[in-house]
Amino acid sequence: MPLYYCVAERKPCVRWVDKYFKDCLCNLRDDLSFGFGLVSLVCWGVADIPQIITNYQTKSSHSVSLAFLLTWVAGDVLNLTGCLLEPATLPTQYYTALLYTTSTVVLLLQSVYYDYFYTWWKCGKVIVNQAGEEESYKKPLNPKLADSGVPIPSASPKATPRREFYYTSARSMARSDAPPFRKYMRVARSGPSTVPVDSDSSSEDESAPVTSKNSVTTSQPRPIPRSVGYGAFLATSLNLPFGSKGLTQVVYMGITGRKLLQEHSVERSVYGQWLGWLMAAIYMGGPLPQIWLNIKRGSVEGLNPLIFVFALTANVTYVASILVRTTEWDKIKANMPWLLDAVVGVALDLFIILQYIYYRHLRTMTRSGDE
Ligand SMILES: NC(=[NH2+])NCCC[C@H](N)C(=O)O
Repeated sequence: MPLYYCVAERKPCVRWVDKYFKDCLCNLRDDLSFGFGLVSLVCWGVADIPQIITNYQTKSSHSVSLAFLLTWVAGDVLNLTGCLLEPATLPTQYYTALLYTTSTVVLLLQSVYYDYFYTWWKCGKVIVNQAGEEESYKKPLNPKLADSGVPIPSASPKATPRREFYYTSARSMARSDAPPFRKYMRVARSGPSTVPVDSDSSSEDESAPVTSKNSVTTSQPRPIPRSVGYGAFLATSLNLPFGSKGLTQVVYMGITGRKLLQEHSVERSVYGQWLGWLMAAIYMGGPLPQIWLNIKRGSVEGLNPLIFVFALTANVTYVASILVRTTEWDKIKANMPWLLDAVVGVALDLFIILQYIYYRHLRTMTRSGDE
């Protein structure tokens, strides 16, 4: 027995769509709209995968802006809740949101891992190796002759603790190829090795206390790493639904009672609208940090263009799925935040793809032409 029946068309809804998506397809328009919705769902479902693979291969994610991923995740949480509360949204919109939230959270966690934990871990290894090298460097080649050297008067460590530290580090640094403290963080954040580290004029970096080239200021308070800020932001965003077992409830409601939830209150739709507009505002600003990062690095190295090709296709089919279903102003009006965000999303995705073509091909061509 079908759960729903198309009254206008006097026929039952398509069974599997009804069963799994709680959506009723009555006519060709509905079929087309659902088809577009599915394409959008699949595209968003796979969009992040190429970048996840690229990060894995390069063991780095410095080409992806963390701010960009964070705005996506923040927008996704609002999107999910907004879809639950606003009846004008389609079931495919809700499932799409569920899918890309998951994949973007995976990409975000991977990026944080490679840019911070992996780099720290690797750098820690380098320092340990250096310490080992230093020990062997201090050992005299011929232990017997060691005693016959002219003794260097050693200053009391209490009297000049800083100077001693200075001598030690200067000596080891002079012999070492390892970047000074915090340098490796800059490389990870600001781009590939093609950008000279010292010319990196990241405004965020400028705000950090600069360690003078000639001295080591040990008494300076250490700046809080940006990762901590991101971490706190992420934790807060994720905590919102988790706080009241919300995420599990959100998923559960989506599968069983999205319709029920939407039907039972007009007030909820108002909240849905507010969440929708907030989501649109956040999403529309999302790609800007990525665009800026590409300009700052003057390169798109490490960035997989497929993420934006899929996003563009997904946004286009998303708009189509809404507009093909109905042209009734009431429905379109209620869906306005989602429509507007997807249309702006198309423009921004296109911009990033053009940036990619420019940095990858056009600039390389003009450079090789100059030579
Ligand atoms: N985590 C995601 N992939 N979120 C999707 C963001 C969708 C939004 N329309 C945009 O293109 O920016």
